[in-house]
Amino acid sequence: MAATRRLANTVAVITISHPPVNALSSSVRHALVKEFGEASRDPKVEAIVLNGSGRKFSAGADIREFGTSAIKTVSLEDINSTIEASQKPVVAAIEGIALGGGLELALACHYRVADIQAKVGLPEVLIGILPAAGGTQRLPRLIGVPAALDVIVRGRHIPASEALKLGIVDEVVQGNALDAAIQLARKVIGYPLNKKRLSTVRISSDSNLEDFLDTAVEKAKKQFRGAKAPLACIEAVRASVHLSYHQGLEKERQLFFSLWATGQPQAQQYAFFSEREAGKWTHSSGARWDTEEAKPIRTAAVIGLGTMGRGIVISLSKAKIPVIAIEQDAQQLEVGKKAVNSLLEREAEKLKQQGSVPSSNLGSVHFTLDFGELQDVDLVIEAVYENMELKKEIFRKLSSVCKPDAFLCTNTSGLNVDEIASVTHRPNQVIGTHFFSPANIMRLLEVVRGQQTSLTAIATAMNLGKKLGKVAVLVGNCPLFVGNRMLGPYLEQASYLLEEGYYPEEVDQAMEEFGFAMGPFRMMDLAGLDVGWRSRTEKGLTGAKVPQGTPARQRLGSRYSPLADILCESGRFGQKTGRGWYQYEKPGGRTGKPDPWVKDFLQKYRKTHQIKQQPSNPEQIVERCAFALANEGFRILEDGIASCPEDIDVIYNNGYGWPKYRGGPMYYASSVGLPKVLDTLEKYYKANPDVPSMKPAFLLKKLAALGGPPIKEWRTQVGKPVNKL
Ligand SMILES: CC(C)(COP(=O)(O)OP(=O)(O)OC[C@H]1O[C@@H](n2cnc3c(N)ncnc32)[C@H](O)[C@@H]1OP(=O)(O)O)[C@@H](O)C(=O)NCCC(=O)NCCSC(=O)CC(=O)CCCCCCCCCCCCC(=O)O
Ligand SMILES: NC(=O)C1=CN([C@@H]2O[C@H](COP(=O)(O)OP(=O)(O)OC[C@H]3O[C@@H](n4cnc5c(N)ncnc54)[C@H](O)[C@@H]3O)[C@@H](O)[C@H]2O)C=CC1
Repeated sequence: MAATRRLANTVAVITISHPPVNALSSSVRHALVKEFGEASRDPKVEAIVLNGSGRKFSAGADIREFGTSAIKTVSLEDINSTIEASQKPVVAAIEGIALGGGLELALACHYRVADIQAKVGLPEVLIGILPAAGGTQRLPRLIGVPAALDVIVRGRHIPASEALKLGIVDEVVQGNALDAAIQLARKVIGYPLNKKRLSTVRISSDSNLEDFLDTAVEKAKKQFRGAKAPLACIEAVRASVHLSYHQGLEKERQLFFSLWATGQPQAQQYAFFSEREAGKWTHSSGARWDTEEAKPIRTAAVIGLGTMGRGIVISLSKAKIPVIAIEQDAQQLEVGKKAVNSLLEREAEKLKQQGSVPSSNLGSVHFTLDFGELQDVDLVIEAVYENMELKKEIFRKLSSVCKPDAFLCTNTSGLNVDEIASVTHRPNQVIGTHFFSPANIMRLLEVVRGQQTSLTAIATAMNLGKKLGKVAVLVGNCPLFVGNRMLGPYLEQASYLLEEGYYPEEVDQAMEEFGFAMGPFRMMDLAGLDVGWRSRTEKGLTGAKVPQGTPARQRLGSRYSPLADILCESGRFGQKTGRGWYQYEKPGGRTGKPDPWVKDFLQKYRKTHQIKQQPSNPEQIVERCAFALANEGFRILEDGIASCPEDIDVIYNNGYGWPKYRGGPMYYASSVGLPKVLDTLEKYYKANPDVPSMKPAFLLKKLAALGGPPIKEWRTQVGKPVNKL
C-alpha cells in the first residue's frame, strides 16, 4: 500500500508508505487522492493528520519518474489544492524529512508539527529544477520573500528548530510528532481555516522588494555560474509577489518545463544517482558493498598536521571519533595544535548556533609526538609530505606499533599504495584514503585499493567515508589514481593554449564560463606551482637531470611545455608567493589580477620558439581541455582503475569543481556525442602526433563505433574493475 488510513477517535491518520524515503511516486499520489477523498467524505472524521511511515515524512517527488509518463499522472499540486481547500483541518506530522514535494505537501496542510530531529527544505535546485507543486508560491506567502528565497535558492536542509523560528512549522516536539499532531488536530476542530490556506495570502510589494529580487539575480548569476535552476527559482518567487496564486502556479510550471529543456536537470539527476551508486562498490572478486562487513572505527590517529592532516582531524572529530594527532617535532605540533583548535572552535560555534552541545557532538583530539600512543587505535591516516621514503619510514613504524587489526591509510595524492604497503607486515590492512583540500569541507574521498588490500579494509574505508559525510569512490592504484591522473592532459592542453597565443585569464574565463569553479591557471596558483615542479624535477623532466641538448619543448619524443617550470625558476609559485600565473596583492593574497610580466614573458617565449598563433576561439579552449579530461577517463576505465563512468563523474563533480549541471566529464562527452568527441580528438592527434594524451582511447573508439550508447550502458563494455596496469 502506498498510503494507509486509520481512525484515531475522530481524527483520520493518513500515512504515506513508500520505503525507503516515501518518495511521492505515481502510486503514492493515487493512494493519497483515494485516502484523502474517503476521509473527507467520512462523517466520523472531523480532522485529518498526514504523516510518513518509517519516521520519514517524505523526500518529495520520485526523481526516477522525471522523464517518464508516470510523472504526468495525478499532479501533486492538484492534491495540494484539494488538501488546502478541505473543510476539515489537516495537520502534517513531520518526522525525519519533509523535502521538496514532501514539504510542498506539508505547506498545503493547515498546520505543521515537526519532531526536533526533523529537517525540512526545498532542495529541488540541487537537482536542476524548482519546487513545482506550489512551493515557490506558498512558502513566500508563509515566511516572506527574503527568507523563502534563501530556502529555495540554496536548497538547504533546515533543522526543525530553525524551521520553527522561520515560521515554516507551527510546533516542534521532542518525542512523538504524530501524537502531538493528533492532539493539535483535535484542538483546532471547528476553528476557521481561511487564514491557514496559504494560497489566499497576498504579498505586498514595494520597491525595496524589487531591488532585493534584482540583487538576488545578480548574486545568483555570479555564485552559480551557468546554472539555470537558481535563476528560475528567483523568477518563480518574483511571480508570487506580482501574480495571483493561480497565475504564479502557471509561471512555476512554465519555468519547470523551460528548465527541463536545457538538459541541466537530467545531468544533475544523473549526478544525484551516481553519487548513491558510488557507495555500492563492487570488486573483481565478485565481493560487493552488501556482502562485506566493515569494522567499526572507534578511535583514529592522524600523522602530520599540515594542510591536509588538520582537516582530516576535524572531519573525524565531527563524526564523533576521538583522534590522536601526531607531528614530527614540538614546534610543528604546536603549530598544528593551534590550527586544529581554531577549526574546532569554529565547529563548536556552529553547533551552538544549531542548538547542539559541542562536547557531545565532537570527538576529542589528543596531541602527541609519541607513536607509542597509537597501540590501541582502530585506524591511522598518514598525511605527511608527499615523499615515498618518508611515507615508508612512517608505515614501518606504524606496522610495528599499531595493534595487528588496525587499518593503515595513506593520504598520498598519487604515490604507489602497494609500495607503501610493502614495508608493513600487514599489506592487506593498508589502503589509500585520498581526501581533498580543505579536507573538512570537500565531500570527495578517493579510496584506493592496493593489490593486497583486503575486502574488509575496503568496506571499512568506504564506510568511514560515509560516516564522515563524504562521497567515497573506490578506485584502483595507479600513478595519481583517477582525479589527479585526469588533470595531467587537461593542464597540458591549458599550457599549450598559452603557447599558441592565449593568456591565462582567457583560458580561465572560458573554463569558468563553461561552469568550472576555477579555471586551470587560477587552480594552479591556489594549489601552488611548486608542487608539480618538484614532481617534474624528481621525474627528470626539468632541472639538472634533463640530458644536455634536449629541445626545450620536447621530452622523451613528446611535446612538452616548460612554461610552469620557467615561472617556478623565477620564484613564482602562485598565491603563496604573491606571483604565479597572476599577480596578487601580497604573498598569500587571494585576488589575482592579470600580470603584465606574464603577458610579456609569453610574447617573448612564443617569438623565441616561433610558435604558430591560433585565432582566438573560446569554444576550442573548452573542447581541448574537456575532451582531454574525458579521453583520459576512458583510459582509466580501460585500465580497470575506475569501475564505471559514473564514478569518474562523481570524482570530478565533488573534487574538482566540475559544474554538476553538466553531469561530469564522461556525461559531458556522452551528451556532446561520442562520435563528435572522437572526431575532434582524431583531428587534433593527426595534426599533433607528438601529444600522445590526445590519441583517442580504445574504449572511446569502441563506444563511438556502437553509435555512442547512453552512459548507463557503458558498464557492459567496460567489464569488471580489474587493475590491468
Ligand atoms: C532523502 C535523503 C535526505 C536521504 O538521504 P540518505 O538517508 O543518505 O539516503 P540516500 O542513500 O540518499 O537515499 C536512499 C534511497 O532513496 C532514494 N531517493 C532519495 N530521494 C529520492 C527521491 N526524491 N526520489 C526517488 N528516490 C529517492 C535514493 O536514490 C536511494 O536509493 P538508491 O539510489 O536505490 O540507493 C536524500 O536521499 C535526498 O536528499 N534525496 C533527494 C531529496 C530531493 O531532492 N527532493 C526533491 C525531489 S523533486 C520534487 O520534490 C519536485 C517537486 O517539487 C514536485 C515536482 C512536480 C513536477 C510537476 C511537473 C509535471 C511535469 C513533469 C514532466 C517532466 C518532463 C518530461 O517528462 O517531459
Ligand atoms: N595539499 C593538498 O591539497 C593535498 C595533499 N595531499 C597529500 O596529503 C599529504 C600531506 O600533504 P599536505 O598536508 O599538503 O602537506 P603539508 O606539508 O602541509 O603537511 C605535512 C605535515 O607532515 C608533517 N610531518 C612530516 N614528517 C613527519 C613525521 N615524520 N611525523 C609526523 N609528521 C610529519 C609536517 O611537519 C607537516 O606538518 C601528501 O601526501 C599530499 O600529497 C592530498 C590531497 C590534497
